[in-house]
Amino acid sequence: MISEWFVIDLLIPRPDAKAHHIIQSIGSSSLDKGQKFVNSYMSSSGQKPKIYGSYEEVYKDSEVDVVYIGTPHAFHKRNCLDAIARGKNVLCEKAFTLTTKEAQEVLSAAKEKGVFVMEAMWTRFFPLMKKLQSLLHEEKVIGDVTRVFCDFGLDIDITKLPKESRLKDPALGAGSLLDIGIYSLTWGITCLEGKVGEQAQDPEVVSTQTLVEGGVDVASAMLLNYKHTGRQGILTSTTAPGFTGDPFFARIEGTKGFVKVEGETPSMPESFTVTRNGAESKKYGFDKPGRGFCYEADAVALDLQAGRKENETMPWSETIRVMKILDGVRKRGGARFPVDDW
Ligand SMILES: NC(=O)C1=CN([C@@H]2O[C@H](COP(=O)(O)OP(=O)(O)OC[C@H]3O[C@@H](n4cnc5c(N)ncnc54)[C@H](OP(=O)(O)O)[C@@H]3O)[C@@H](O)[C@H]2O)C=CC1
Ligand SMILES: O=C1OC[C@@H](O)[C@H](O)[C@H]1O
Repeated sequence: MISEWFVIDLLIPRPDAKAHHIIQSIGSSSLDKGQKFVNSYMSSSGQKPKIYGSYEEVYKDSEVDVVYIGTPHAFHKRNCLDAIARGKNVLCEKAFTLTTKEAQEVLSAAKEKGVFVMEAMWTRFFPLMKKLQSLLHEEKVIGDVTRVFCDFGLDIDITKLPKESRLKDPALGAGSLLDIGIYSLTWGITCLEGKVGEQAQDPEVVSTQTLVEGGVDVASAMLLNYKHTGRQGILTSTTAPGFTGDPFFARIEGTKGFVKVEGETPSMPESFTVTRNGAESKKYGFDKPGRGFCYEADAVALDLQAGRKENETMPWSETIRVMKILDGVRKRGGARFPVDDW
């Protein structure tokens, strides 16, 4: 699913683009599947990628500058390590790995090999997100931020999915937390903290999860408490059947007003409205090409061109910090993966 969305977006013509992306090759578990992927999503693009019936052949392809990994969470560590071993730069889907330990292994390998690696937390790259962060943290349009609420819900009844589904099998990193809770956490962190890496103190986190058979979380709730500032995040995810959703998925409160953020899902925000105490509300709307995957892809291209090994919007330290919070939530809630050492 995600590889389809990503490739479709990269192929959208953008005359004013900061980068032009060439899909040099496609790696799949079978040649036939790879061919079908190209036929379905790339046939009218004019690009003719090489198609391989394995991932290893992509890593060995000398024409490939950067490998995009769009497999289920449990394969990220292996896929990243294999690509890195061949000296490839990597953009790997969220959640970066199953555990912090796995993430540390991947990033150590990248450091040793001197390659670029980034977790594809694409929402952080949206112009909407950049504008909102600047309004909140630089212009302080709502004064001092005090609380952030964010909920990501999807109507998926995990209990009814086939046992092989990546959302149902704990060995594949099942559950709501790594799939969608990670976005609520991202909204919390980005709106409660200033520039990435500049937060004075990590938040205290308390959390709870609703589990079904196999220890799979169908709903997770996290409370972030920044004790030095008193700021709080109330961040939730659910896959409850029948969830209808509300386009307003986040509310950010400050001492002088509030902001409501809207979109199809929290991963794809479309607009936000700022209400300052006693003043008229102002809505900020943002158009984007396709779903908006070009923003993270352009950022990676510019990093590679400049010889950077990390991206400043999603640096390695941020990936580790997020993974640690996710580990903690699962350990407290009981959503255990077979790779966990607890
Ligand atoms: N940024 C975003 O908005 C989104 C991000 N994601 C993230 O993308 C990743 C993949 O999600 P999604 O696309 O839904 O995943 P899928 O279940 O659709 O799997 C993606 C591909 O991974 C390979 N794969 C799947 N299952 C297995 C398996 N059991 N063993 C080996 N290979 C397998 C297959 O590729 P093949 O057989 O061709 O090799 C498959 O087509 C996850 O990390 C998810 O969190 C997902 C959706 C949206
Ligand atoms: O990353 C994601 O965002 C959108 C959701 O539909 C999807 O399940 C998830 O993986």
